[in-house]
Amino acid sequence: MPVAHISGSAAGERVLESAQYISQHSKDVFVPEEGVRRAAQEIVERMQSVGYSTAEWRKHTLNPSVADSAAIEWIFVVDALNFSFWTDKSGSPHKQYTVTLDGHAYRGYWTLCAAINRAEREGVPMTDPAFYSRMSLDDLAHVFRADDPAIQEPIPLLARRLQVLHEIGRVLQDKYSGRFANAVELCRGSAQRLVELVVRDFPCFRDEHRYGGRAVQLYKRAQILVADIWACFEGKASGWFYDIDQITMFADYRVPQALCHFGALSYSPRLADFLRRSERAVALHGEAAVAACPPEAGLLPSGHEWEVEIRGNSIWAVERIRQHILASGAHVNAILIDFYLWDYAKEHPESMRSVPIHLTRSIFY
Ligand SMILES: Nc1nc2c(c(CN[C@H]3C=C[C@H](O)[C@@H]3O)cn2[C@@H]2O[C@H](COP(=O)(O)O)[C@@H](O)[C@H]2O)c(=O)[nH]1
Repeated sequence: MPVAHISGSAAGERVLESAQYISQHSKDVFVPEEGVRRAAQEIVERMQSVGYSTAEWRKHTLNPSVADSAAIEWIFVVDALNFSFWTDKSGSPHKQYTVTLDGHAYRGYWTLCAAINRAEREGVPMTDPAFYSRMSLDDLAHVFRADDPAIQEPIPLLARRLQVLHEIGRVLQDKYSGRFANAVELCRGSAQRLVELVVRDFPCFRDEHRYGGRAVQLYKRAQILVADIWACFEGKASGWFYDIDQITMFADYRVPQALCHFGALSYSPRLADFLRRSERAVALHGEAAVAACPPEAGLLPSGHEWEVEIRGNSIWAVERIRQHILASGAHVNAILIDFYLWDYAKEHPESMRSVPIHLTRSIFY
């Protein structure tokens, strides 16, 4: 099916318009202009001092080291499963779900990459849709097993991850001869067309919600899928997209923490109080017990207006930071600002501790 017929404004424009709308109507999350200005200055200085660029992407040990079609299939599976790694054991790392590879114990998002790489080494073809579209729950539990038997906690949302693999594997075989590289080729260098194709053909990427009486699109995983391909290929060959700068920040639960740390995002007292209470309750009583509580004392349900406000304002804050950096004469896009903030949060966990994350179980981020 030709991609060109996809109608409506480009996905990235719809995400940015949604983010601006959310920010304009938010009651509990704000993008302080003074914080944005300070954050822009600090971020661009830090990025320039380390020469932050797409080259960082392949430096991550677990990311593909070669930019080829196998890397595209790896990125597709990883970003289809790139969601919900937070745990109620964060306070006690020795019990937290970890995957050890080459002697290094990975947590959070990196457990996903480590598990996929470990499986591939064991001859489990986790980037082959003919295989993963027919996996059983036991097969997947083995792929995502914690190597330390003392760790009872499985990777969150295991059954949902299996559903995602079955869905994307079936569509990829039916429509793109089993290769996501074919879908990339069809979009002829347009990042927006590729995001549109992904949210049209792969329902698990449809990160769409209702807020303030209308539909809003956040498309976090569809956009980071395109961004990871762009970064892996350093903007060349299959990673060349003439409209890559229209991709926005990826609305997850980690970058908002970094944005708050830099002062570019802030929460109302009642929201900040809720987030702290929710985090404390989950650490003390465990997720299952807290999930059974009424919303005002429990987790933040997917689609809740506070969740949408945190995610939408995070996108808008990065856009404002990007505009400030552009005005200063430097060139950077929302992807590199996002990657920088995410890496910063992971490299400075102690700085992040004072800012709570929002605890929502979702397959969207
Ligand atoms: N906004 C944004 N969200 C990102 C990423 C990544 C991984 N990308 C890196 C890999 C190669 C590139 O160089 C990127 O640096 C994962 N996530 C999200 O974070 C959360 C996991 O957090 P934790 O539980 O602490 O590991 C979860 O929602 C996951 O979906 C990103 O880059 N940006």
